[in-house]
Amino acid sequence: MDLKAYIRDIPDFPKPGIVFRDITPVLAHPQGLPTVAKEIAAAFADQAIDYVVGIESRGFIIGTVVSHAIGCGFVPVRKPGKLPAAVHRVEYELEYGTDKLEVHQDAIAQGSRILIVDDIIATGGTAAATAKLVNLAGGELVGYGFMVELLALQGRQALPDVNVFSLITY
Ligand SMILES: O=P(O)(O)OC[C@H]1O[C@H](OP(=O)(O)OP(=O)(O)O)[C@H](O)[C@@H]1O
Ligand SMILES: Nc1ncnc2[nH]cnc12
Repeated sequence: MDLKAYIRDIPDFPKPGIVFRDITPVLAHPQGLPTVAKEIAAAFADQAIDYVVGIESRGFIIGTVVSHAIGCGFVPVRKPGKLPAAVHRVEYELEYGTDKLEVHQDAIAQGSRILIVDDIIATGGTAAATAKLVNLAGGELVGYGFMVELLALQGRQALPDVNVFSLITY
């Protein structure tokens, strides 16, 4: 399936000057998520991943299907104040603002092999912050899987030196 044909460009959302890459038509296609999951899982098939860490909220949609395809656990990284038990917290910058992310302190067994999954890497701020959370929680970051990469923003350069896989680039 040609996934890129199912991504819509929405100009000036959520702020003037941002071209929002809308993945909802991919989600609506019956082969959309299965294709994304299969391809990201295949890229890390020999990496003995213990957990996919997915980032709220679009990262939950992609990350859970990838964890199912790999056959590993899923750990949610959430926006502040949503996780009920003790958390690690980091602050980070978005393409269009700042935010904080949290993970449960006991979410990851020490030394577990982690794949971080999100729908899009733009500036890389969210993904870099998530790597810090994985570190704080005691995981070993193996790599990143993204559905979309916005190359002009050079987000990869903000990430630690691990395998970064993206399915669709702009
Ligand atoms: O590489 P970056 O510049 O950090 O941007 C990428 C992040 O931005 C979006 O999330 P957003 O915060 O808009 O939240 P959402 O998933 O809840 O829509 C997207 O889902 C990524 O998580
Ligand atoms: N341009 C963009 N389109 C969709 N999601 C995003 N997240 C950060 N930048 C984005």
